[in-house]
Amino acid sequence: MSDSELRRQLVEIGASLFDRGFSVGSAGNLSVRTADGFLMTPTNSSLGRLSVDELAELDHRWRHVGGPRPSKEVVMHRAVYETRPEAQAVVHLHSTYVTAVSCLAEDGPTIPALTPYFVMRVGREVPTVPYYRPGSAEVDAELRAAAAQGPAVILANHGSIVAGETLESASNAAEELEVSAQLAFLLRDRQVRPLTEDQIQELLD
Ligand SMILES: O=C(O)[C@@H](O)C(=O)COP(=O)(O)O
Ligand SMILES: [Zn+2]
Repeated sequence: MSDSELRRQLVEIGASLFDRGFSVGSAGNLSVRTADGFLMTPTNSSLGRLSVDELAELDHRWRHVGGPRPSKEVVMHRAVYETRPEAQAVVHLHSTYVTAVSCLAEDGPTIPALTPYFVMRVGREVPTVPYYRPGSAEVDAELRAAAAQGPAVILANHGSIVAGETLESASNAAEELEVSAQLAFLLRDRQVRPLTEDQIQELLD
């Protein structure tokens, strides 16, 4: 995709996520890999009101080279791209149910593999990294270790960060993660039938 197509897609997907309530206010940020480096949403911008001419430009070494100041989460996005070489885009959201899950005081996986689409788009399990202040560089090592396990990571008391081979697939996976977190809450007092190990494996093969 050309630089202008990537800009247009970033604006469109940001607006779509915002319009459907996956992000509110100025929460969340998006980035996409380009021929020259990366395009990223500006800090303090709303995903619902991005402009193709007002996106932060970073070079391959993540230096800010054009446009407005990038999101404060450059370290998080960079950690995900550098851990997952197939990643062409990264989506960070504070979507409601994932953020609710991120606040649970439970050890281990919090979103069970209940549906095939979850396994296919997100993976069998979503690791959680401990809480760090937004924008903190200290999340780097733990996020790299978690991102090595799969394309989606929950950030404790914060939200999610999801990688994809395109911005559309990263956004689709982030949406699937949100709906799966919603299911986990809907079913929390019920006996559930998670997919079996064989069923999961068949989807991952
Ligand atoms: O939670 C935060 O403060 C950030 O992670 C965030 O979502 C928005 O920060 P900016 O992208 O710098 O606006
Ligand atoms: Zn955030």
